Amino acid sequence: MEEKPVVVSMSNEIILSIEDLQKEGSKKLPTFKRDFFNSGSTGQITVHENSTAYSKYRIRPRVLRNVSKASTSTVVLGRRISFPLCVSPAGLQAMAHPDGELATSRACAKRGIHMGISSFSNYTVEEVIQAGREVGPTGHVMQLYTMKDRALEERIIRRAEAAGCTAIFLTADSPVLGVRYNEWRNDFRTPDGLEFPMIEKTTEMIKAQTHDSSFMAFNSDSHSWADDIPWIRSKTKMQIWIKGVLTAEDVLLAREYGCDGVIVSNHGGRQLDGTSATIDALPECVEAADGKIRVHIDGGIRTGADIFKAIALGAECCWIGRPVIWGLAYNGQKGVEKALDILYDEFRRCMMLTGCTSVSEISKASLGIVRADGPLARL
Ligand SMILES: Cc1cc2nc3c(=O)[nH]c(=O)nc-3n(C[C@H](O)[C@H](O)[C@H](O)COP(=O)(O)O)c2cc1C
Ligand SMILES: O=C(O)C(=O)c1ccccc1
Repeated sequence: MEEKPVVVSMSNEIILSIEDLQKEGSKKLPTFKRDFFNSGSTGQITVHENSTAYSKYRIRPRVLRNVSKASTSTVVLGRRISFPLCVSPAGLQAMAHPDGELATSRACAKRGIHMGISSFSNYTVEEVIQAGREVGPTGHVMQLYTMKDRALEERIIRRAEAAGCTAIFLTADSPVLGVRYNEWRNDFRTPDGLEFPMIEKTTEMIKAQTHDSSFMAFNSDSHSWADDIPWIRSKTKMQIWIKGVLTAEDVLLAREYGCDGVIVSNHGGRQLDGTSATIDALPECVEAADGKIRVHIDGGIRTGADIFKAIALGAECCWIGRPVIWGLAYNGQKGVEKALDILYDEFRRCMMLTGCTSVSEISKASLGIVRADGPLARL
């Protein structure tokens, strides 16, 4: 991506923010789809707090600095990307737009960032990567659940590696699905015609089950660090990242088991409601990582300033889930590009307005926190 602001503020443009995209994208979906994509679990506390928790931080800008050559680019998973944002693995993208993960892959390649491919992708890892490569250089990671059928899990790992993925993101927060009243109320089922080719499920097989029962049948809840990490390590040379970590204790285990990184994540508030916002869990995870393994974050990131704050608190990179879904629903590949352009432009302006000329200059000193009745406190 070129290092100049993308013009998003045209007067006839109705989508200026991720909030606009959420509104317009959601409008295009029937209730059962919109509820599936947008909801969190149980009381919707964590899904809400993931975004709102960012607002307690205030930015401490430095002024009168030469920011004419400010660069947003950074190296993540061994490749230089245009800014510290990538796309989280989210299943069932063809339910938002027929092109699904293919459109997302093309948009990511066009905008120079990495994409996570869900095990519940509606297209194969080979198809998704190929679609991106037709547009430009790509970086993909394969999301994995611990599976009852280890032979299937191994086939996915091997296909991902052969297709060119650089890492496995092992989702560790889902021994069972969260409590999702909306899915149950709507008797949510995967729409006819959609397949999950990576887990080798045809539309006929999927039709017979609810989302919940098919997940339970396939996913292993007897997983453990000792049983799963060395086993994955023995099957692949790809990096191994643990997605869904929220505590210092688990970061220490990830280090002990030789993982390459963790994604501080609560699954977008869809699994255990009542967990803390990821931005609030980030500091203890960064401290426990102690620079020995990498720490990324997802959940609730909706503005360029949110990205800036997460980087200031020690994340190497941020990932987004729903903004991509809203982009797909709004206008396929172009809608995803729109989501990425909004966040890129906001992040770049935020860097320039805080006097940062490179991502590595963003630090704790860039943030403060407002405590009751007090002046801005430094972190
Ligand atoms: C519709 C949807 C499907 C998802 N599917 C998966 C998945 O298959 N595997 C996974 O590890 N996480 C999945 N996630 C979680 C995302 O990877 C990510 O953690 C979350 O969406 C980030 O929060 P955000 O949506 O607020 O940006 C899904 C999230 C959504 C909203
Ligand atoms: O719903 C989810 O959060 C999720 O992880 C998922 C799992 C399988 C298919 C689609 C989404």
